[in-house]
Amino acid sequence: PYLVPVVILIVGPATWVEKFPEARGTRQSPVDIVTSRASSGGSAPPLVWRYSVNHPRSVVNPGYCWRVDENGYDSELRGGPLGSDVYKLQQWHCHWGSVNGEGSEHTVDGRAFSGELHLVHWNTSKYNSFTEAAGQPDGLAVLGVLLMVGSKHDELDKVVRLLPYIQHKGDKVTFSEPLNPANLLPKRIAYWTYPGSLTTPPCTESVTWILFKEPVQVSAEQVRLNLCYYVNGKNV
Ligand SMILES: COc1ccc(/C(C)=C/C(=O)O)cc1
Ligand SMILES: [Zn+2]
Repeated sequence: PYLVPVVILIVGPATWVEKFPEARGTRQSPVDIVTSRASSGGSAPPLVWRYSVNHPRSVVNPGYCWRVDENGYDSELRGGPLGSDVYKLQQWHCHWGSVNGEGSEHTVDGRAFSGELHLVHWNTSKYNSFTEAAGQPDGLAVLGVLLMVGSKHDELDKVVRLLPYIQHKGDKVTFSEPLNPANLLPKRIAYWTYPGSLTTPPCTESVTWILFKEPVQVSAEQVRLNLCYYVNGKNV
């Protein structure tokens, strides 16, 4: 009998612990939200946000999704689980799957969604830079928006239509079309919150997660465009 060499290449989350020890921690994200075990928010103050609209933004292909950098323009996120600290939007990015109906990072009662938007904010009350804050347990606050297939999302389309220009890792395109990140959020702002981590390396346990309960609709074509440029962009 012939001995056939079998090489099993293991990449992805299972290998992250080797290079990123934080991935071995006790507050790792993403998680499955078990709704029956979620406690009510009690008397938390309202979560409030304000974003600048008319400033140039850049869309970047970092190699595993697309990311919009806010380029330091002013914004604020405060209240809810964030105590008295004020956070500032640094960037927002999207996670998509290779199959429709999969691809979100978080799941709800075991159900995955077609994608998940992350708006990444850092604590400007306590830290001097995003990089510094990203290493602190109360350094980051990420608004998570679950995406499901339905009607076209006009605000998100301002980015999706640019994806053909950033098909490969490292590609970047700058746009000045007015865009309000608040329009990416669901109408109902009920949310789950828990202390967690970055969901990609370095998996640092520095994130207060705020995941909105109501999914936001994107069109099947918008999912396809993400998948198309996601796959052709050699992001997989
Ligand atoms: C300082 O290095 C960083 C690397 C990644 C990230 C994020 C925001 C990862 C993620 O979205 O999972 C932040 C900082
Ligand atoms: Zn993310």
